Amino acid sequence: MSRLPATELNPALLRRWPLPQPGFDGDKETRGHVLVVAGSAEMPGAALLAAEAALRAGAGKLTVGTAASVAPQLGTALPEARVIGLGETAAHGVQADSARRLGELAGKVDALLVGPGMQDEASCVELVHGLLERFGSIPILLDAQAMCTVHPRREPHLLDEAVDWEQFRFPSPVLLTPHAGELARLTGKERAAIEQAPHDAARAAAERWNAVVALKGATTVLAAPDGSLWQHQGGNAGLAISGSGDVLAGIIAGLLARGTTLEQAAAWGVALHGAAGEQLALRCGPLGYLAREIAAEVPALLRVLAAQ
Ligand SMILES: NC(=O)C1=CN([C@@H]2O[C@H](COP(=O)(O)OP(=O)(O)OC[C@H]3O[C@@H](n4cnc5c(N)ncnc54)[C@H](OP(=O)(O)O)[C@@H]3O)[C@@H](O)[C@H]2O)[C@@H](O)CC1
Ligand SMILES: Nc1ncnc2c1ncn2[C@@H]1O[C@H](COP(=O)(O)OP(=O)(O)O)[C@@H](O)[C@H]1O
Repeated sequence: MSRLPATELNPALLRRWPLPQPGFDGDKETRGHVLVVAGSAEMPGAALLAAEAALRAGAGKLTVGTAASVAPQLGTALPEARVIGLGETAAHGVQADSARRLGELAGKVDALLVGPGMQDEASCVELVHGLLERFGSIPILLDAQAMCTVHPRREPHLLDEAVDWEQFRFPSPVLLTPHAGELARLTGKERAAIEQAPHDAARAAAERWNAVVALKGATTVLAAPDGSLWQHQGGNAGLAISGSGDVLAGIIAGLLARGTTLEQAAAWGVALHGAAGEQLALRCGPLGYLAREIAAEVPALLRVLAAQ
């Protein structure tokens, strides 16, 4: 197995890559406003997990766009958020034309996360394209279903049929957070092939799509479009649970809103998520802690990782 050289993401490296810190007199705007577009009638919890994690990573302000039928419950569960109920598809996912409604926030938000718990691939892909047009000047993280933007499963009937998906590239880099199964789906490769050579797979995806790619797993590999590679070994198997990736995406989005680069947010996010898993394993045991418990570990870990 060939292995490309990758820089180890450890506390010493993170300390040399410090997060932007607000001044003592800074208000919530100075720590950034995150827009999370996530959730559906069947998976409202993904929006909750990601959105709360963005605040736990230190973002100052949060708006969530989600399926209208679950918006009131989400607002009650997360009173810190402004929640916008968006029109629903027949399958109770978010409608594609919601990009217009959300576009009213362009210029007011500092980072955008799209994808956790979203359904209905065709409308999700069209929604993401609409959001990319309107929010192109801020850092964007595409997770879960929203990553189908690079290669939809079916030809979405509402999309421009002239798009050549084999040639698709983002006009400016976005951040993608696939696990090996998702990257397999997006590239048409076997999952086993990606797991056998994750460094090659992450770098190829980053170069091909003009994206920063965090290929998640027991070892997470981070690749930038310029060929830079990092890897993180940490956390534990307890992190392999439903909703854990939604929390990671939210942490990264919160860091992006604070003014980090895509690479820095991904590096810190992966390290914080792994360290949170280690804390929970120590306190609760190696298996059986919940995704919803991960984000609460982050504020203290931000201090610990910065000081180590
Ligand atoms: N489902 C739930 O109850 C809950 C889900 N939640 C949230 O929903 C989101 C989706 O999560 P998930 O768990 O539904 O999809 P997951 O397995 O990540 O697959 C995603 C993609 O990867 C692909 N793929 C996977 N393995 C593969 C392989 N071996 N080889 C090839 N492809 C493979 C797979 O392709 P498919 O098999 O459909 O062709 C699919 O396209 C996420 O945000 C999660 O946190 C939460 O709200 C909690 C409850
Ligand atoms: N054995 C492991 N050790 C450390 N981290 C792991 C391990 N297995 C999974 N993880 C991490 O847990 C997270 C799982 O995310 P994901 O598969 O997207 O979950 P979901 O889609 O259900 O939210 C990823 O960040 C991954 O790196």
